[in-house]
Amino acid sequence: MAKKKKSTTKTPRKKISFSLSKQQKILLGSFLFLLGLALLFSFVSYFFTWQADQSELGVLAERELQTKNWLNKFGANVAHFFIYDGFGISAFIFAFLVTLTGIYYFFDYAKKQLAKFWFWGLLLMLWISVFFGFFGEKTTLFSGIIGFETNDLMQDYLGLVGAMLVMIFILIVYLVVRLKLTPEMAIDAFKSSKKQIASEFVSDENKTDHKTSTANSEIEDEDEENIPEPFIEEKVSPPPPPPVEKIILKSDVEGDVEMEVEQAADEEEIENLSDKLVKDFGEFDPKLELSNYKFPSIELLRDHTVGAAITIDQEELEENKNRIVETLSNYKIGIANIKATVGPTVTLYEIVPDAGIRISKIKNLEDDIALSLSALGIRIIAPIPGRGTIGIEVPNKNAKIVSMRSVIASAKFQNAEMELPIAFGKTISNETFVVDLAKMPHMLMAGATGQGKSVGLNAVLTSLLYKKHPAEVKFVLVDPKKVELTLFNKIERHYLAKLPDTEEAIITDTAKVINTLNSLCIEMDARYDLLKDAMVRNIKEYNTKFKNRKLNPNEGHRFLPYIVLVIDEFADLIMTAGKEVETPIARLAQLARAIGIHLIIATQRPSVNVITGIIKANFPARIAFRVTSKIDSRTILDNSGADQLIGRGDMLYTQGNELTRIQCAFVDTPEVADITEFIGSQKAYPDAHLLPEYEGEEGGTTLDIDIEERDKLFREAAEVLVIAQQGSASLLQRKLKLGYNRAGRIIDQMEAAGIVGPFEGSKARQVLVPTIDALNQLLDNEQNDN
Ligand SMILES: Nc1ncnc2c1ncn2[C@@H]1O[C@H](COP(=O)(O)OP(=O)(O)OP(=O)(O)O)[C@@H](O)[C@H]1O
Repeated sequence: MAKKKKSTTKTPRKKISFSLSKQQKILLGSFLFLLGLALLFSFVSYFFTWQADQSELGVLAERELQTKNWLNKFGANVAHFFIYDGFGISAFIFAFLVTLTGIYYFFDYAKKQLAKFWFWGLLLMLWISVFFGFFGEKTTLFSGIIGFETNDLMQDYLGLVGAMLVMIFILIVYLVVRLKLTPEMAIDAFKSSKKQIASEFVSDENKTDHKTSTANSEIEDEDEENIPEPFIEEKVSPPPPPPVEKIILKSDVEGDVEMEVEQAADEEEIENLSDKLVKDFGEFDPKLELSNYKFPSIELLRDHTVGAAITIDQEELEENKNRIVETLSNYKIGIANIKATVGPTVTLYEIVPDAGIRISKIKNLEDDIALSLSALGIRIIAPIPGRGTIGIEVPNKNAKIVSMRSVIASAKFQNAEMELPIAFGKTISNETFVVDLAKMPHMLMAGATGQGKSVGLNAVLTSLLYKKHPAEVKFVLVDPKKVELTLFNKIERHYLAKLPDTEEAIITDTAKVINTLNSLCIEMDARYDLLKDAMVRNIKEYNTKFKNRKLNPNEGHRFLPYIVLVIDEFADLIMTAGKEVETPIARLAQLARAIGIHLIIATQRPSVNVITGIIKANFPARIAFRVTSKIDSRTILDNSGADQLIGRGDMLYTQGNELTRIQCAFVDTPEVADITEFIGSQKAYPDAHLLPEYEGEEGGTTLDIDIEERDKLFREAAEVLVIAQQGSASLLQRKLKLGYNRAGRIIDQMEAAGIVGPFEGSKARQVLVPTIDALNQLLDNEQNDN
């Protein structure tokens, strides 16, 4: 048993690897390259100067002594060591290998190919030097002493013929394994040259055959000779037609006609060039730059549960059951069966009513049942979808906190094969609730103040931080309240995205939000172009293709991280910037799902002028914490229920029709601080992920209209219109006793401030600010921003 457990729990494995920094690689690369060149120069010069220098060899200590070698005493001795004492002329291969290694380190190419070069290079070096050994002692300069002696040794044991056969065998090994030559290719090459000669006399009838063989050998040549670019485009040249085998049938019968039978051989499979690149260099690894990045450990999260497991209070259960049965019987509803599921905050009583009882009847009694159970937060689900029973959710007397730690540690989250997994918390049946943000694809979150929205957002961000490498996901954080998301500043250069030339990655002022949203739209369009070019449908396929080196970065292709846009207080934004934020958000929400931009929008006030129809239509995933009214619940969920939640992270989640009640996982601010601190202290990218540049078209938004130039009665006038919820100039004229022109000017200033909507012909303008409080907040924010 114990063994089994071990295999299921994932323990982070420590990789011990020797890795050089980029700088070290460049230094090592240049050193080796120059050393290789020095060897080459010494070797070349050795062939001209060796006789002259012979007497000075080994005399390194005498400084005055001069040798003829271009690299003086060093060159003479090293070359003598490698050429005369070593491998003869083939020592050049060694110098070449050192130079090549330098180049590989300098440009940081994958080293897999290099190992092959060394193995085969050294083998070839030895072979050549032994080969020259056949020509006797006089050629020691060509064979080197090692080559000569090895050859001598072989001949002593195998004789001349035996030694030659061994050498031929090694040559064959080299040709077949290294150069991938096959007998067919040799025959083809032979045939084609024969045909070429023949074609000078006869008409060139078998051109196809010839082409095939040359095409084949060309491809092989290309494979071996060129060190390919790490990426290629997938424009592989069309495969050559299969070679055709011809059999000519002759008959013995005189006068019979000759018949030619053509039999197509099996089509030869040519290795795709991109496959070869992957084989040589490995798949592209987006995480390479931060390859030593360590994910935060579970220890950074705390256990908030007071008593470890959920304790079932039998008395409480019995009491609630009796009250439910009693209440229902008062309304003449009999119960056939009742079952309780105890969750962290609520207990679900599933009721099977007696036959013939209408479900709507129970639904209508919701308030009465709640009253008789005298508890807040009764939610009646009639019927429970897919089960045919009626559910009554009753809050537990002692609610249990669900710690973020427990949901992050759960197997369900750890093993989640999702693109952007989010562990929200636990369902009523105590199951960890994990969803994929990439599938949602955007999320709307609402809840009255203090009900757990900020904790919810932190849970979302924490989940992603525990599962995704900085190369895979980037956050764009909008936080008008300037407090909630500040902690994430520490991970700016790991996980955040921002506009170029901005100091802070976390956006707090409205004008910047507008620029960022438009910039995201530009990024979205650019990503769509990349997808189109790569002929794929979504970011996942695109990145897979990119990793397989099928997309060329020289043509603008790049690994695309997911981008998650989080807006903490959306109502604030809509009130100050109206259409200017609504339009790009709606555009992003409609189109961005395929290219990996996902939106999470949170708001305190889910009223219809904040969550407009167009936004709502594009946010299928909705989360409601406790809200104050049924209307708010309807706005966010299209259903009542959120008004009956009990707060403190009790939430309803929907991604379509079904509502799921979840206790949101609790992650405290110090925990988030620890996690961001842990990540922030590690090696980071040089800067935050930069979004495309965007400048407001008119050199600024309408918000930039000078506040000083406003009419003295601006605030008063705004209050009049907000109270009346009617944007008309004549109302101002009457209430404030203004002239027509002045009232008109004030209205224009209000439009610029986002208090009223644009001119709509005969209709009064729409008032975008719902209450006086909101107006005050808006105007104060403006004052602060200036
Ligand atoms: N999942 C949870 N489990 C337990 N307690 C929670 C949970 N979520 C929130 N709380 C409690 O509720 C308090 C307020 O939560 P939070 O700050 O998230 O509210 P909010 O909706 O963001 O409020 P505001 O909109 O004013 O910022 C927390 O300090 C915490 O004590």
